[in-house]
Amino acid sequence: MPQVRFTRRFSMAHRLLADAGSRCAVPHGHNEFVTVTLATDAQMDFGGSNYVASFESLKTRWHGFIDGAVDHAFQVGAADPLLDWFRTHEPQRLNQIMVFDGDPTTEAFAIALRRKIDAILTAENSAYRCIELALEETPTNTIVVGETLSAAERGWMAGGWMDRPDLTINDLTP
Ligand SMILES: Nc1nc2c(c(=O)[nH]1)N=C([C@H](O)[C@H](O)COP(=O)(O)OP(=O)(O)OP(=O)(O)O)CN2
Repeated sequence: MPQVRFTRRFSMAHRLLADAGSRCAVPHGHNEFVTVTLATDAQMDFGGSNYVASFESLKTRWHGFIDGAVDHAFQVGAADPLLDWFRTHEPQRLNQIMVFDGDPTTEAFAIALRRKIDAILTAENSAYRCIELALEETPTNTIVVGETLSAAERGWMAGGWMDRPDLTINDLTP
């Protein structure tokens, strides 16, 4: 059965603090693209619909997450003092703050997105599974997550926002 591949574009901002001397310690933004490749063991309905699932049924919830939660989110590490700044001064914007344990690198973000689409496909009882997720941070930097996540990649922040099939992007309490 042919694989299906979808791409979505969004804007984001982040800053990386582990390397204090890096220019990436200042908040900055990127216009990024996320591409997911989906595979299935099911057979298409030859002579009928000629597909296993419509594009719409496969991508509506996923793209709803990208458009409704990822686009224009600010990504921070849980220890970043800017998180407390938002908590204190602009709590109404916390739903646009994506929080990571550690720096919000493109690698961390790609693993988080992969776990989110896995959660969505599982919740939908989809016949498809994600076999690759590519996250283009800039035209010259792309992170690719393959078919199988390691135990460490699944265990990091386990049970948190990235494992829920919803629009959440942090685990902050109101
Ligand atoms: N391993 C990682 N390293 C860096 C990340 C990351 O997510 N993972 N991110 C950054 C910054 O976001 C930075 O904005 C991108 O860095 P850079 O490669 O310097 O971007 P350029 O557009 O300037 O790339 P060139 O192709 O070299 O012009 C830094 N590091």
